[in-house]
Amino acid sequence: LETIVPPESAKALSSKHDFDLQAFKFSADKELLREPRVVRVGLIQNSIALPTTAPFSDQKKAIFEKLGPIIDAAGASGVNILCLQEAWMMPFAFCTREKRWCEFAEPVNGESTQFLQEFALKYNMVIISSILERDINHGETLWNTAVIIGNHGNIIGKHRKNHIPRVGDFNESTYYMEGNTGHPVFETAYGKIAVNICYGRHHPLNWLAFGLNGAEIVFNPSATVGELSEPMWPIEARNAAIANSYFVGSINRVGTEIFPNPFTSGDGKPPHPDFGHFYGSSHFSAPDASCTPSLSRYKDGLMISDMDLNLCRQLKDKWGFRMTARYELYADTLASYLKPDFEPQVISDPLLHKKSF
Ligand SMILES: NC(=O)NCCC(=O)O
Repeated sequence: LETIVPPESAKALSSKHDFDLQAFKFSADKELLREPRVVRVGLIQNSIALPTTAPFSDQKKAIFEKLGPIIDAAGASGVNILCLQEAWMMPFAFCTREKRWCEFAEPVNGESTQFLQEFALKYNMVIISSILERDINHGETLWNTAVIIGNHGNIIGKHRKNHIPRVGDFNESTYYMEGNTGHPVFETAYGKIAVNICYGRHHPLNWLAFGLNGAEIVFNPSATVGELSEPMWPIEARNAAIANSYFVGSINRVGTEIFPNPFTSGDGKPPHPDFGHFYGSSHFSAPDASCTPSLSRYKDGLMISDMDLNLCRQLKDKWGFRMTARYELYADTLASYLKPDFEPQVISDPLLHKKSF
């Protein structure tokens, strides 16, 4: 891909605050009847800022302070849509199963949203903020939620994580349930966007549903560790972008977060105080199978890319994946699979079960 040179002010922020800064441009054909629809999109990955033993309010404040200059760099670079990592406002404490970490949860219009609303307004930027949500109106229940903040600082809406992991130390099901918001696409000033939160990236139907609702960019704010998922990381998002004719922005946090009390996850491993290494490596994938390089495995970072959203339809016209998809076949298969008396459609070789003499 062509590289973009970020403005000096953004470069100065990246050297002063020691974060990785990379910028690229996806190419698309010039069309005869439509003007290009180029948007500049940013992804931020970061480590936590204080040890997990620090007072919770200090931990959150320190993360805000760390993110400020990175968001400023995005603003100075003219980013139109910015997405942060999963549960960016807290350590990813869901390995521990300890309930004390629930205190980090906030309502959709809570302090993290208010913090970002100011940047959205200042930089005329849409911001996607993935938080631990406390739903006050429904018995103070918890959710893993992405809040979509519009470029006027308004709250456009929210989406709750559809698929909750039950793998390795990802004991998230102790904290929140599967989301109840479906597969919303948010029409913003800069295009139609959706959010497939972390573990949802292993579910092709989840990607598909955002595509069916018309998403042009799907963000995948994540928190995942090297030992578990690193070999899959560059493949799944790229495949989703190709299969669904949209852009994907993948974000993973960085660093190793040590918790006060060692925990186990019923897999025979001795008690340990950390998840392992969150490997960063945030990047973009495009519907034409191109992708950017990845941000650092170790450092905070801002990845920027220009993308012409016309590329989505250009790929639909070229490959016809939507037209050839045969959704009715799959609707029938899924409907029958959901019935309790479902029988798999298997035709066995009649000779297989014959007694030999
Ligand atoms: N946060 C989260 O859902 N992580 C699950 C692990 C993975 O999907 O790699």
